[in-house]
Amino acid sequence: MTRGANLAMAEREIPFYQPLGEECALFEHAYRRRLPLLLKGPTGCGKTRFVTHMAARLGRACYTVACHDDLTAADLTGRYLLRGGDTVWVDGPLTRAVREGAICYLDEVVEARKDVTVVLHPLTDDRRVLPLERTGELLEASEGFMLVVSYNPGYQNILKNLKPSTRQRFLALEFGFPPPELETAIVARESGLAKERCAALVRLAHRLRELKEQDLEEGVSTRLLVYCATLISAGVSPDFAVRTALIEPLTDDPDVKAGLLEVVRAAYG
Ligand SMILES: Nc1ncnc2c1ncn2[C@@H]1O[C@H](COP(=O)(O)OP(=O)(O)OP(=O)(O)O)[C@@H](O)[C@H]1O
Repeated sequence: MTRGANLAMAEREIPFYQPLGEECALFEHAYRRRLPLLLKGPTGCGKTRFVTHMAARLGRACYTVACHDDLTAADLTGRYLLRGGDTVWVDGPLTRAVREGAICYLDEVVEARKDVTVVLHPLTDDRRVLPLERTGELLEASEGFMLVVSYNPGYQNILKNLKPSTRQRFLALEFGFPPPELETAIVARESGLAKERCAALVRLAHRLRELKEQDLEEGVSTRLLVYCATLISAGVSPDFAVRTALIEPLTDDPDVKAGLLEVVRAAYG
């Protein structure tokens, strides 16, 4: 295979990620030194893309779990299931990652039930073990295993916070919305829309985000900007694309919506 073909294949396999700072080098240090990583930041700002990109760069599989308030330790570790009359043990995603040496990414980890932290603790200190009570195994994490978790401090409330004894087992990286030139590059690359048109959408997003503090739980995400640009690129009128991608998903409150539309009108005249 030619060098060009090799490069083309590598690019196909590694999801595009636009670095915002030194986070890629930091991830690699953490991976090599077997340190777990916590990503903090608003929804849709690139946390998941960062993890899948780094996993591909490091040649590791990546198992992502979106945590929710019904998620139990058994959903992560595994359970006995009936298969053709036999009871067989089936590994959950965390156990698979531990056995195979893959990256396990737990999105919105604060949502998970309390018993989940119990299985994470021995995995996130120098023991790197996963006790499987049901099978009586004590699994030692394989070489390439890494645990990455994320949470959105914006949704945080007093009941749903990580305990210091959990937080202080992780290195932590803070994510935010990218600066305008980088966000423009991301939106253009992801949507295929011309750069100048993406730059105008990014400027609009900045104005909409200024409203966030007063009226919205969270500002418009990079993800929504990509959706908006994708619609425009597909031929949807910019007005309708902005309304369906940048206004309606943010709020149901008619007054807040009117405020957002005012910002759009002021920006586009
Ligand atoms: N730095 C970036 N490089 C490339 N794409 C990005 C970047 N930041 C955001 N995106 C785009 O935004 C989309 C949403 O990002 P992603 O799914 O990683 O968000 P997230 O922070 O994990 O959100 P959530 O917390 O809701 O899971 C991506 O699919 C991608 O199109």
